Amino acid sequence: MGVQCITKKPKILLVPYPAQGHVNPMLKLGLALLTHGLQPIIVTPEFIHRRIVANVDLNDYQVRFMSIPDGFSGEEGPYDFFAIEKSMENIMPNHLETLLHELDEDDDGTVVCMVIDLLASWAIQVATRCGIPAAGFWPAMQATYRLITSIPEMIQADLISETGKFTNTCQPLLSTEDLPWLIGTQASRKARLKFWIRILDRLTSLRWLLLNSFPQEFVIHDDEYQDDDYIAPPHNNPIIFPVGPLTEPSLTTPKNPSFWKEDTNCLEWLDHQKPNSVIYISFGSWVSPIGDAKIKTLALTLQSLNRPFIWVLAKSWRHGLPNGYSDTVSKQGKLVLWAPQFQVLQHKAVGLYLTHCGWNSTMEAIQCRKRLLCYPMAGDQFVNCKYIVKVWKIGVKVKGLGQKDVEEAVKKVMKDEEMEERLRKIYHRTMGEETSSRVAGNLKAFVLGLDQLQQNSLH
Ligand SMILES: O=c1ccn([C@@H]2O[C@H](COP(=O)(O)OP(=O)(O)O[C@H]3O[C@H](CO)[C@@H](O)[C@H](O)[C@H]3O)[C@@H](O)[C@H]2O)c(=O)[nH]1
Repeated sequence: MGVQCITKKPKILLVPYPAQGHVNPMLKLGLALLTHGLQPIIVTPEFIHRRIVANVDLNDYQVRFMSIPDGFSGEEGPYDFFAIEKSMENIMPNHLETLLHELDEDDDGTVVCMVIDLLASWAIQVATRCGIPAAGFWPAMQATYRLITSIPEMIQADLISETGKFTNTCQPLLSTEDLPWLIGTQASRKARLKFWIRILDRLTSLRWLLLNSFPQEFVIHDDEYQDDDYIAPPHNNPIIFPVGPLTEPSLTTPKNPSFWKEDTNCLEWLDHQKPNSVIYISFGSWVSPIGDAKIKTLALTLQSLNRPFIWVLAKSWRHGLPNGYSDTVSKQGKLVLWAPQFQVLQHKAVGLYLTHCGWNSTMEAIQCRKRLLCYPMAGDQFVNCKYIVKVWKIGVKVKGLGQKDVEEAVKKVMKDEEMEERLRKIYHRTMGEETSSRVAGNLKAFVLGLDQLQQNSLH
């Protein structure tokens, strides 16, 4: 019995926020933790679990996926931000606690830690109640993390109002429109600010924070990099470990656990296109439809550009399309409901990516060395866009979706002969060997810390 206990791997529960851009990096984190002798288990609400199971074979993953009830009916959704928040705060905690007890007592290794997406901060309280050490997970840029963690000071210093707008300009790089919490109506902005402040309160009880980014995001040239100018956490807790970007090459993941069925036909179609000719358009998984008028404008713009394109457009986004659009453009472009994005970006026919600047998409574009046309819409996307355009200079922001604006941006981005080299540099900085070994070292330090904590609690 004793020997059996020793061979059982300690369990580590990973709790992502229920969105594609959060589950994907959490899986990669889980796979990385596997190699450190842990047994990672990803816990999602049932509505997400159902989508994953419908689209991928869970046996392909060495990481376990488990679900907890979310209080939603069995239908597909859509569930908006506040409906999900309500479920996270009121329904999921008790179910997670029950699951934790079951997992702890099932004779297959105890739960030694929880890694909790900061946007799912409800689970921090569950960890505290159950006496399980918790690490936070920040799925995006450190710059956005810093911005969010400075909300209380900004409020205190009267730099932002109660709806989260700048009272005067205090960040040289950002304007009010770029602030990640300014989404929707006045009431929803206030509610989102409250959501973030609650996260900050809970954050203080975390021991560690795993950051899906890299140190010194503002540096592009290697010679400007200073190793000692590392992240200085504002408080002692949590200790920050940059473990990102959690992307494809360093880890052999089968594929992302897609919530929707990937249309792989577009890969064959790409094989018939000229190198660097195709524009790939995708606005990620999380932003709400941008309205019929904008969709119609973009549809006509794409047609007028006379370039081949692949456009990821969910059903709920398609109402504004001109009648018969898909057939009209069939020789020029492909509309897909969901793409195998990483494979599309890897393809040599793809030359440009019109993106919403989600963090995962941004990193995937860098990994595949693709130039970016940026159209940020919500949350951290404005900050990411600033870095893409102003700091790393690997893309251009499109002012609007009309023909003139997009044409201008395409010209600018294609004309920039140094962009290729800058893409190479930022790729090297974020995903090169040195970064990979730093990430491995940081993960090791985190696991060692965890181990030490275990040892101390046994004595
Ligand atoms: O057709 C598609 C479109 C997307 N993806 C994948 O879906 C993920 C999308 O992630 P991301 O680019 O981060 O966008 P969102 O899903 O919209 O992510 C949310 O979460 C991110 C991490 O916090 C934030 O940076 C974004 O702003 C926020 O919208 C990526 O891995 C893509 O490869 C596909 O596989 N197929």
